[in-house]
Amino acid sequence: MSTETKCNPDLVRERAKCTFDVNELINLFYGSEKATKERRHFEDAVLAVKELKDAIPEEYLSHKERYENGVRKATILRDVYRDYKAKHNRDPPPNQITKAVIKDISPFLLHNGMFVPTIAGQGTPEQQAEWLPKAESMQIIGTYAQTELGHGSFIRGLETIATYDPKTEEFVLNNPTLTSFKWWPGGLGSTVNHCVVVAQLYINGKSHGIHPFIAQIRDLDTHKPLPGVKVGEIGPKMGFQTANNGFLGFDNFRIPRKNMLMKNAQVLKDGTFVKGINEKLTYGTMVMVRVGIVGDCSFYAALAATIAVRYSAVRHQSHIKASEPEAQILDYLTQQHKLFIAVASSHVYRNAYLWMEKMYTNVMKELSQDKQDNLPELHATACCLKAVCSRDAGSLVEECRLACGGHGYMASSNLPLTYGVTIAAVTYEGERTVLLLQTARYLMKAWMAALKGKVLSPSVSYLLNSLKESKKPWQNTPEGIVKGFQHVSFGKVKAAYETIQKYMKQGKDYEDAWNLASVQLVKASEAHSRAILCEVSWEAVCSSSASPNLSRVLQQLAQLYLTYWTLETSGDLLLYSNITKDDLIILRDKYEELLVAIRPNAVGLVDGFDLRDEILNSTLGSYDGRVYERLMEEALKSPLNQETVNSSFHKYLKPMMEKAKL
Ligand SMILES: CCCCCCCCCCCCCCCCCCC/C=C/C(=O)SCCNC(=O)CCNC(=O)[C@H](O)C(C)(C)COP(=O)(O)OP(=O)(O)OC[C@H]1O[C@@H](n2cnc3c(N)ncnc32)[C@H](O)[C@@H]1OP(=O)(O)O
Ligand SMILES: Cc1cc2nc3c(=O)[nH]c(=O)nc-3n(C[C@H](O)[C@H](O)[C@H](O)COP(=O)(O)OP(=O)(O)OC[C@H]3O[C@@H](n4cnc5c(N)ncnc54)[C@H](O)[C@@H]3O)c2cc1C
Repeated sequence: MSTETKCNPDLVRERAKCTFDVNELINLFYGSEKATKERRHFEDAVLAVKELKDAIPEEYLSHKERYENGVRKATILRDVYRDYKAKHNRDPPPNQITKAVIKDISPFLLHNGMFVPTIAGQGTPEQQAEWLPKAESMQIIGTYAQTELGHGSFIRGLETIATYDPKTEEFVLNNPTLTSFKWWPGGLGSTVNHCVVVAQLYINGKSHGIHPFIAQIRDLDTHKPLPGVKVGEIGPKMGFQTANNGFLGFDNFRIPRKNMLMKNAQVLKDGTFVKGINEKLTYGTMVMVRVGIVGDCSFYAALAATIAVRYSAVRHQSHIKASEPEAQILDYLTQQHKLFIAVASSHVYRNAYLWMEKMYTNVMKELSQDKQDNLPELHATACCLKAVCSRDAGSLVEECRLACGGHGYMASSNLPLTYGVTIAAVTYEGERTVLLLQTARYLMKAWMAALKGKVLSPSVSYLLNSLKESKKPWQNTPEGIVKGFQHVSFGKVKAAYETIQKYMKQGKDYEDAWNLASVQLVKASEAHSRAILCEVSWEAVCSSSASPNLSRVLQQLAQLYLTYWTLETSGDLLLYSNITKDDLIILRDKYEELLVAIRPNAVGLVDGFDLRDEILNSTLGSYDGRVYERLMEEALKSPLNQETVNSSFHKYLKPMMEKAKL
């Protein structure tokens, strides 16, 4: 029997309506037919491992059990990765199968995501040769320990100290205050035995700024903390329950000189400090991860959209017309308004990620040739896109959850957990406002350069164009809308700059003027991000190799994104571009037409994300649409349903009822 025949009939009908080839979309989204095949093949291999299946849903486990189960599965998954690599002589293809296995966040996330990359990016060739083979083969397990109780955003303010002792050629690590304790690093709680510790370097009483050091913190055999190390777990959070975030403090803990990662700056045996060409290169791993987070946002938006769109096709409630049967809730335009922007945004973030990945790769290549000219642009762009995409993706996931009504509130929908994980990215790897203010610094510099008529980097060159060109009449085309967002960014950058100047003319120094203008500065960075997202995604769609049928739908999605944000930020456009009220009315109508045009393809579009049921892990979103059956099946797994009468009846309820009779 084919999968289709077992499917909910609404979903069968939806799929029959689709006007494009879903497989073509899948291949385009993931790069090629070969990439799809390899990814699916790897996912199959992982899912074939029986031990990776959970007996009961994670939510019924205690905090401790959940962690232990997470570690168990992470180690099995690690074996599958290793075997694949041995067999195919290459890493497994990019995939999201960890989501199907760990469900929440892997206790190895920081090992793979930041510990290994920091050694690779910040270590000398000798250090890489020493640590990388051990780390990559999991002989050692590590994390990235930067944030402290007292400081996360302002990393120059970190208080962990590494004092160089030239007599023994060692660094002495200390956490002199409570606020200096490391707090947050994933895996630190009970999993890792090593970490990259970011600490203030002191030589002969002189501070030399923050640098990364490798410290072994637990014994490799017993896993006990080494003498001088105080380490533990920080407790339950809004999400990330299996990430095993921890705390760490050192008391005169010695590590050899070679444990300072010295690709950028060095400490020689005699204690001579050799400065790197740019001290901000020490922050390199964070830049890489910020780029990666834009890709993650695409995944989380796709996951939530798949669940909510499929559910909305299956769910019937109320009537659009009294004479007709109860409508699929997906037929309500308000529902389409809530959901289609998540589908469209996933594509936008994916294209933005691919664009950023190229920028990142180019800059890394240039840095390897000691060229740093494009590093500020990379940093500024990664900061603002990470900040805007993560916040937007969090809101989209929550909107998808709300769009599923009461059932969206069930843990088994997987939308609450997905929200907790998605929204965390607004804070980690650089808090949103703080990162937007980093971009604003860059925008202010670019603006000053534009005023002097200098050539600007590609991502901000529109500032110069907007300055030179007089504003042209508004055009209600995608290209016209992209230009409009650039005008908004231009206007906000200019206004923020002039506000700083105004305060300075009133006698304020630059820093105070900056703070007083910072709400505007943040908004300017947001507008700059929106202009990039619109431009990059529209260009990607226009240059795509898709067939005419698919291309039409992808253009509709991209136009939906542009139009949605035009309407959402119409006040800004009225203020800073030549858009008129009439243009906005035309766009409002166009937006509604786009919703209606996308509607028949809604299920096909989410099928095009190719997220299998095990990854969705949702009663509401599975391919076959057996929503109500799954909700009941999952409910029956509750431990409270494994007994007819719970002991609390005899202990509390009955005595209460009996007392009440007296
Ligand atoms: C093959 C291609 C691959 C491509 C990409 C692949 C992507 C792979 C993806 C992997 C993803 C995996 C995901 C797995 C990991 C997930 C991790 C989740 C767990 C979370 C971990 C964490 O949170 S770790 C801790 C993160 N912490 C932060 O982010 C702290 C934020 N704060 C800061 O970064 C800084 O303090 C600051 C930037 C806010 C300020 O720093 P500082 O005070 O030193 O600077 P100033 O403000 O004075 O600015 C001075 C000057 O420096 C410039 N600058 C600052 N930072 C950088 C930088 N990183 N690079 C370059 N330049 C920088 C700044 O702009 C200023 O310049 P001026 O010219 O003076 O204006
Ligand atoms: C789930 C999760 C996982 C994490 N994993 C790790 C990890 O593995 N390793 C690690 O080292 N860290 C990790 N972190 C820590 C994370 O990187 C920090 O929490 C993050 O960088 C924000 O710093 P903060 O907590 O100091 O926030 P704060 O800076 O205290 O932010 C609080 C408020 O102050 C505002 N603020 C702060 N500075 C400024 C400013 N200059 N201008 C304007 N407003 C400002 C912020 O906008 C925010 O509203 C993790 C955090 C989370 C939530």
